[in-house]
Amino acid sequence: MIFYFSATGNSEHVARSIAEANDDRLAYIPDLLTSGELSFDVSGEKMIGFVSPTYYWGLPTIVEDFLRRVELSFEERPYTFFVATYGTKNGAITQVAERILKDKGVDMDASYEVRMPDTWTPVFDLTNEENISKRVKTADEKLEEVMCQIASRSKGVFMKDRIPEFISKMFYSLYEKARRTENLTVEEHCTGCGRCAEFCPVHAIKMCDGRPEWTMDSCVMCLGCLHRCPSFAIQYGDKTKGHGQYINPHCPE
Ligand SMILES: Cc1cc2nc3c(=O)[nH]c(=O)nc-3n(C[C@H](O)[C@H](O)[C@H](O)COP(=O)(O)O)c2cc1C
Repeated sequence: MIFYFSATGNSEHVARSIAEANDDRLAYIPDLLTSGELSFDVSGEKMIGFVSPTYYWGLPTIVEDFLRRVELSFEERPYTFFVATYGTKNGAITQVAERILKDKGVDMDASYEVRMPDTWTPVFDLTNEENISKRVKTADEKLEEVMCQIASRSKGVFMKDRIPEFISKMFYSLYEKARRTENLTVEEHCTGCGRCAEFCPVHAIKMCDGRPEWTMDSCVMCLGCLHRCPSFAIQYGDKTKGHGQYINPHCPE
């Protein structure tokens, strides 16, 4: 069983590829949190996988919330792993996930990383299609390698872009401010299609008079609304307009 979160398709592609290669099933974390389906008897499962993007060198709040709330029961624990997708450095995402699970009696057998285009467009520019294609191709090669390791039930930490937790914590503390919804704005040419509200994994957006309004002070800040807006009318600060939109090419809508 592969649990995953994804806003722009990178982690979805990784999770889907692993599930398909192992004829296993996928579970989308936002759907589980919405439905309250958080107890799983995983005794008969082939594997327990978690796939997540890295946010501020740590876990997206929605994934942390899920890991803290999920109950996994088993007689013999299936092979258990975490795959972090990321753009530059994945910090301490797997160390944090590992600890949360260990506290509830679930040990992690392996941690993997797959580097992808960086969707944090307040900083990173995703307008160069050639660069994106190259990064996606390299990611696909890395994913093949990770899938072979999973198939052979490798054990260990297979990550070169990790950062010690005590350093990562300092950067992670900035996420709290970055995820304030007041940072998001809507431009005049918004067509009011409601795609942003429909996608939002935490239901933080409501359409009011044909325009999105954020109903929470903070959200996951996954930027799914910004990257998925058909008219590119949602922005975060003054850089995102020039940095383009991105959805993993393997996961078109
Ligand atoms: C709020 C936010 C913070 C991010 N922080 C990091 C980071 O600290 N390190 C990193 O390498 N990538 C970071 N990224 C990039 C994503 O982890 C990366 O692009 C990921 O593959 C996106 O996955 P998805 O398409 O499944 O949502 C960040 C992206 C967002 C939206």
